[in-house]
Amino acid sequence: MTLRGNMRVFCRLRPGTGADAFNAQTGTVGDLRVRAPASKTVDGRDEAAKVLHFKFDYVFPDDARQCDVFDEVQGLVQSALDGHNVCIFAYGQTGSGKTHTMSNHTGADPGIIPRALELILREHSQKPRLSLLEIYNEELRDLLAPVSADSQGKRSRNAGKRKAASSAAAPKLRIRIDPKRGKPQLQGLSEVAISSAAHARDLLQRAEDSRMVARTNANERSSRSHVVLTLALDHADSNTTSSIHLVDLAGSERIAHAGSDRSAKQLKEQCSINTSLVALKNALRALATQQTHIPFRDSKLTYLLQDALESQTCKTLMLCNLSQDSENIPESLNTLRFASQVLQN
Ligand SMILES: Nc1ncnc2c1ncn2[C@@H]1O[C@H](COP(=O)(O)OP(=O)(O)OP(=O)(O)O)[C@@H](O)[C@H]1O
Repeated sequence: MTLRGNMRVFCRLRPGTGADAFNAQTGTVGDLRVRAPASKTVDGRDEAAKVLHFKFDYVFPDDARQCDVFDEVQGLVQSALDGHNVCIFAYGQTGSGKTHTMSNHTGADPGIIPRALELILREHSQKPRLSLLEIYNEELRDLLAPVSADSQGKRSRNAGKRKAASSAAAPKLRIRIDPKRGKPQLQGLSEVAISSAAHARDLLQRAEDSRMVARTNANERSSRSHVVLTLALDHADSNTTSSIHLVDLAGSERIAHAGSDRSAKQLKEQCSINTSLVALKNALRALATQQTHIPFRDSKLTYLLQDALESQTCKTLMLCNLSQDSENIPESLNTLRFASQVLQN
C-alpha cells in the first residue's frame, strides 16, 4: 500500500450471462475469483479450465448500485475540494459499463460525473470551471467549442451523420510546453464556469452530441475516443487551483477479437486506442512504483494529464469495468490482467 502511494484500482462487474464464473468475495472487499474456461494458447497448446484469483482495492459485484460506487469514490472528490489533483479513469472493453459508471447523466440513476458535480456545486464556494475534450486517433478536440453556423447547417441536413459531423467541426487542440513552468499545457480549450446542475447537464449533452462514434462488432454505438472531463476548482484562501479529471476511456478490446469484417479505419482506431491504453498503464505503473522516468510522452492522454498525475499529492483511481457475458470472459480476463499490471512493482 505504501509503495502504491495514491494509486487505487477498483473493479466493477456488469450483470451478464456468465455471472457464475465470477465470484466477488464478500468480506474481503478487493477479492475476485474468475473461472477461466479451457482455451488454446497462442502457440496452439490446450489449456485446462482454471480459477484465477485477483486482488484489488475494491470489487463491486454486479448488483452494486451507482450510489454504492459513488460512496467509495466520493472521498476522491472531497480530496479535490480540499486542494488535491484527482484522476479517475474508467477502463474496460466496449459495452462493459464505463459510460454507465461514469456518466449516465440523462438516466434515472446517475453515474460518478453528475454525482461529483452535484457534490462540488454544493460544497465549493466558487463556481467550478468545466472543460471537455476527446482524444480520437491521437488528435484532441474540444467538445465544448462553440458550434459554427456552417456545421449546425450540416448537422440538420444530415441527421444520420450528426455525431461525426459535429465532432469533425470541433477545432483540433495542441499541447504546448508552458514556457514559465516547462510543463505541457493545452491551448485554446473552452472552459465554462458552471452555475447549476442543470447548466452542467446541458453542457454534458452538448459534448455527448459531439462525440465521435462508429459501428463495431462488439457494440454498435461504441465510442472510439477517450473523453476527458476536467473540473478546475479555484481555492481563494490559498490562491491555488486543483483539478479533477474524469476520463471515460475508449473500449479496450484486442484486435484479434474484433472480427475480420472490420474496416481499415476501424482497425486504425483500435490500434490507436490500444497504444494509448498501454501508454497509460505504463505511466501509472511507473508512478505507482515511484520510477525516476515516467513515460508521459508516449500518448496524448498521458502527456495531457502529466501535470496532474505527477503532482505530489495526486490521487488516481483506475476503475475497471468487466462484462460477465460468457463470450466476453477472455476479454474480461485481459482487463483484469491490465488492472493487476498497474499495481505490479
Ligand atoms: N452495472 C450495470 N447495470 C445495468 N446495466 C448496465 C450496467 N453497466 C452497463 N449497463 C448497460 O450496458 C450497456 C453498455 O454499457 P456502457 O455504454 O456504459 O458501456 P461502455 O463500456 O461505456 O461501452 P463503450 O466502450 O461502447 O462506450 C448500456 O445499455 C448500459 O446501460
